[in-house]
Amino acid sequence: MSSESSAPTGITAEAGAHADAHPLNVHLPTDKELVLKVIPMPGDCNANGDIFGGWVMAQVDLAGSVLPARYANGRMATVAVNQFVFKQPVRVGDILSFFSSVSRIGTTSVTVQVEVYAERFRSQGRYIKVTEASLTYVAIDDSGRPRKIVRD
Ligand SMILES: CCCCCCCCCCCCCCCC(=O)SCCNC(=O)CCNC(=O)[C@H](O)C(C)(C)COP(=O)(O)OP(=O)(O)OC[C@H]1O[C@@H](n2cnc3c(N)ncnc32)[C@H](O)[C@@H]1OP(=O)(O)O
Repeated sequence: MSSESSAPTGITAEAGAHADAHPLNVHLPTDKELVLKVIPMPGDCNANGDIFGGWVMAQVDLAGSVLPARYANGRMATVAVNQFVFKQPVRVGDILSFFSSVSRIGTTSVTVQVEVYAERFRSQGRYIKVTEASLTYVAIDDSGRPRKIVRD
């Protein structure tokens, strides 16, 4: 992740101004695209009162599908979650920003890296990296079989 960041389109540059105020505060990535923003609600909590990891995984699966969809041109399926790290808990009301980049384009598959940053509800403009993951998506035909990706 770049430590010298100007914020991507749609994201305030305030992160940079506050990034050193707390050891957990970080700059947003400049080498990834913002693909999803969402706010978890109380119904998404686990028994500890933090956001359930499975809910986060579902959002990451959706966010991760955005860039591969540009290559798949049709149906696709997640074939693998290669890596998934919950670095910090997610809380109710966090404003979550999902950033993604393509790391590999194969014959039928596209692999992406996804990073999730939280703005605590009362500390907007200060970002904490809460999750990072790598997922692989496969373009599939009408029968659910892998289909070749057409590259420009
Ligand atoms: C009109 C248009 C509508 C569009 C609509 C849009 C909807 C917009 C929302 C989209 C939202 C999507 C995001 C939610 C997506 C799900 O929730 S999908 C549900 C969960 N996933 C599944 O149920 C998939 C179940 N698995 C399968 O059906 C089969 O394994 C698959 C995926 C068809 C692959 O079949 P396969 O015979 O295993 O394929 P195989 O030839 O061995 O490998 C295919 C590719 O996968 C790679 N691969 C296989 N295993 C692995 C592994 N373990 N690790 C890494 N890579 C692997 C291979 O390397 C290969 O890549 P390439 O080298 O060809 O690039």
